Amino acid sequence: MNENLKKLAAEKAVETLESGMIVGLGTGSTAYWAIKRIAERVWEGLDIKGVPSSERSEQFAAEWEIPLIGIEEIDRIDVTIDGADEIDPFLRLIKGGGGALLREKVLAANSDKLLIIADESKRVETLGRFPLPVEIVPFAVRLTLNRLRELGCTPTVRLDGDRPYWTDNGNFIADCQFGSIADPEWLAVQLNQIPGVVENGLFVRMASAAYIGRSDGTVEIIK
Ligand SMILES: O=C[C@H](O)[C@H](O)[C@H](O)COP(=O)(O)O
Repeated sequence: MNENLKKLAAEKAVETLESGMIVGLGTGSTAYWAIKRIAERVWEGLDIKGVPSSERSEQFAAEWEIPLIGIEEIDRIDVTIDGADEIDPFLRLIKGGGGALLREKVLAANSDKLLIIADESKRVETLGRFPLPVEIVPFAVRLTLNRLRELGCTPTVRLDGDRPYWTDNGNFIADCQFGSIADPEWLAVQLNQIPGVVENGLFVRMASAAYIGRSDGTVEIIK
């Protein structure tokens, strides 16, 4: 059911792409549908170059023969299409449920447009029910978690089986349960001031639009 809604949203966002664009490829189960649709449009003649936000997305894109360009070869991305874990009414986001938040944020910060795609279950009034992913260095994890706790959350190091989950950048993820985040802008700044934190999953003032797949079969576009 939700897969259909994710696919609907993804396909609508991919309609906006035009030949000549450099396109950021997001990560996750919703971005998967966007990458698949981009591949179909490439087969139909769309001339774009993709920049993947994770090794996983790079594999899909390469397998489906989307032309890729290295991050070191570009100065700007025209559009990035990516999923989200939570979206509030001001288009502030929690991202990183799939562990790709750092590369996703680099892409988002260097994109003229960030189009978010999601099914309607991702919309919230207030961010924070989804544990906020924070990428941390593997050195001094205990001390970094202590600092995170001081900001009012319960942090847990994400596991992959019985070992810590490693990001594509060789770091760990602390999933931080806040419950409710009253001021995402303030929190994003505080988190990144903690030595040991590489980046956090709050995306504020980044999304240009959100494409929301709804159970009535329509896609709502929030700008
Ligand atoms: O790190 C992963 C990303 O931020 C994803 O875009 C996010 O977790 C949403 O993923 P999904 O579309 O699978 O719900």
